[in-house]
Amino acid sequence: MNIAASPGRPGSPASAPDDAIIDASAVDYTVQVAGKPMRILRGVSLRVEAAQVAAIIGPSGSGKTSLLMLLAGLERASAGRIVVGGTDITGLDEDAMAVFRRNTLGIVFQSFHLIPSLSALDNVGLALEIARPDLDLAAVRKEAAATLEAVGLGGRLDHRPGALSGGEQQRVGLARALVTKPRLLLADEPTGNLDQKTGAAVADLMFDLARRNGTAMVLITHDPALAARADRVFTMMQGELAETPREKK
Ligand SMILES: Nc1ncnc2c1ncn2[C@@H]1O[C@H](COP(=O)(O)OP(=O)(O)OP(=O)(O)O)[C@@H](O)[C@H]1O
Repeated sequence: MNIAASPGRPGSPASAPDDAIIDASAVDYTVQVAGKPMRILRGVSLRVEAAQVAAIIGPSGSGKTSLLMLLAGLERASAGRIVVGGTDITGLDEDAMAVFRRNTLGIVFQSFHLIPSLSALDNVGLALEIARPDLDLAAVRKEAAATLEAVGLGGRLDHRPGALSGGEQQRVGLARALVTKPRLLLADEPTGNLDQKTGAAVADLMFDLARRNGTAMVLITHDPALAARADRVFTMMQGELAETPREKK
């Protein structure tokens, strides 16, 4: 199935190849812990071009997930500027932020966050329905089924998450994140809960679908093999982000 051939994204003109999908500069993130400020991100700058894959590695607690939450507009930067898909999200109110997320992003977490009472088809369909209120139910179901088929779950459409394996649930999560053909996929250890073989299969699907749709990815991972597949690798250390030079192949 060619996902790129099915319904496109509304209101999002194709971006030039050298367009930045993420342009974050001098971002600080400080939280209050027991009444004291704790500076989690320190002057983080990150630029990712359209359709590029960036991996973020680094020790536990260094601030990787915090950065992803800021890029997704799920937390607010304390200082600095974050532009995603041409929108400066630092100044958006909650409603505008919800619209931004709906139109621009797909998000995959380590734990799958599927809705337990809904079938695989409805979990994926719901995401598309919310993002594309212009589509009728038949179109939503058709596209959701096609996306599940693309991740190898064409035979599991009516299964609820509880009746799926971990790898299958993560593939539903991936289908849900990609069914809207987002310009940017943010993934937080998407294979972290899976065994090596299943994780590698999910990673293959993620790269394959993202490349087919021209989706850029920011990928947090502890898995060196996954990071090695990215176009660029960044390391987070105590709240500071630096690009890691790649070894020449
Ligand atoms: N809202 C918050 N309140 C207090 N501390 C926080 C908050 N959010 C994050 N932290 C702390 O900030 C640090 C960075 O957390 P973060 O989850 O971003 O790290 P990480 O690099 O993703 O770690 P891991 O690889 O273990 O997932 C941690 O010490 C965490 O406890």
